[in-house]
Amino acid sequence: MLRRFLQSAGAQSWTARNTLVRTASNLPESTIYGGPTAQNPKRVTLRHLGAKYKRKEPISMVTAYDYPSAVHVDLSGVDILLVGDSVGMVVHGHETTLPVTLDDMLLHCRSVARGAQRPFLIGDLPFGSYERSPQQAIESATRLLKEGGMDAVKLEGGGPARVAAAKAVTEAGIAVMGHVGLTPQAISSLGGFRPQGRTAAEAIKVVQSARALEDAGCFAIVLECVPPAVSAAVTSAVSVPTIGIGAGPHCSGQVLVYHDLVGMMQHPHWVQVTPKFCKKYAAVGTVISQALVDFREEVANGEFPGPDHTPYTLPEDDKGEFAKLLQASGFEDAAAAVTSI
Ligand SMILES: Nc1nc(=O)c2c([nH]1)NC[C@@H]1CN(c3ccc(C(=O)N[C@@H](CCC(=O)O)C(=O)O)cc3)CN21
Ligand SMILES: CC(C)C(=O)C(=O)O
Ligand SMILES: [Mg+2]
Repeated sequence: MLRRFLQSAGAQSWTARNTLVRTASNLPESTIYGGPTAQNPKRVTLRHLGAKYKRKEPISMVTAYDYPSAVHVDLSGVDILLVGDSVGMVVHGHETTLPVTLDDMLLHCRSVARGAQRPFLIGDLPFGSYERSPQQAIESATRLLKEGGMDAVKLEGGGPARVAAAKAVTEAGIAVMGHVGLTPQAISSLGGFRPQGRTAAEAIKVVQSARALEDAGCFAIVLECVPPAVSAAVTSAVSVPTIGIGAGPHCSGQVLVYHDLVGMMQHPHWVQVTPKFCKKYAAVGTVISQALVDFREEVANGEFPGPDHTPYTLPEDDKGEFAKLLQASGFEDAAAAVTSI
């Protein structure tokens, strides 16, 4: 596997790397996951996820799109890292996920794969990369593993064509996560980011789609924006883990978008985009904004950089020599500037 090769080329143990990251970033011990044990693997695989599901332990999943966020997710001990096509909205500023291309996804997947060694890595197949035919789905999924360093792929929808795509990709030897309920790539036909399964007739369709995806070989299924009664029914009706987002507590696991959960965006535009089911576990956006304002003010008033952030020196002898050379070259003011400090 590409990731395994890259890791052995890196020749660093998990503990060594963990210590290195913690030391380099001044992270307190409490923010770091405890490290590998029997039930706490060095690297999460499908087998670990299946075992967790059998033990009825909730599975955690978070998105990440770049190297630094991937490192943080890795250190947190979260089971699954999803490189979501939500990247188009949270990172690229689009209104929907539709503009995201397979090449966009590959760039983000590669960055994430460099930063996250521990979680199981899933890449979203973006809009337009798998709908045309099962062959297209296999080709796109293959690229996410081969070039993007992912462990598995996710695709949206539970209609016959999507089920056929999921089956073809699974049969090509690639693990597939399904995704039903609100499928954001279908915004054109759904008419908005609307919750799904809100009538009995709609709710039974969600269950049937999930069952069809399970039959097609999906190893897990995302349930997005459905009432808790619907996710409870799906979770009971299928024998693979369900991962909920805006789907209440009766799922086998939960997923949130990284930027939502860390409270990254405090800008008014973002407040509209952050769905109401998101819980903010921090207010990172406020911290970032304050840091930037502090920097601007310190540059404006000359406080930055002080001696602590001015590390490079010219030996006194060279300083004198430098001033002389400047003078000899006709730079009198520059020579005075050198001798004045
Ligand atoms: N930042 C972010 N977080 C997400 O969870 C997320 C994304 N972006 N982008 C991709 C999809 C889109 N998601 C969304 C986006 C908006 C709503 C939302 O606001 N829904 C409203 C109804 C809006 C309508 O009717 O048009 C709601 O009341 O639930 C829900 C899910 C979930 N995903
Ligand atoms: C919200 C999750 C499930 C997703 O598909 C994404 O982040 O793109
Ligand atoms: Mg997605």
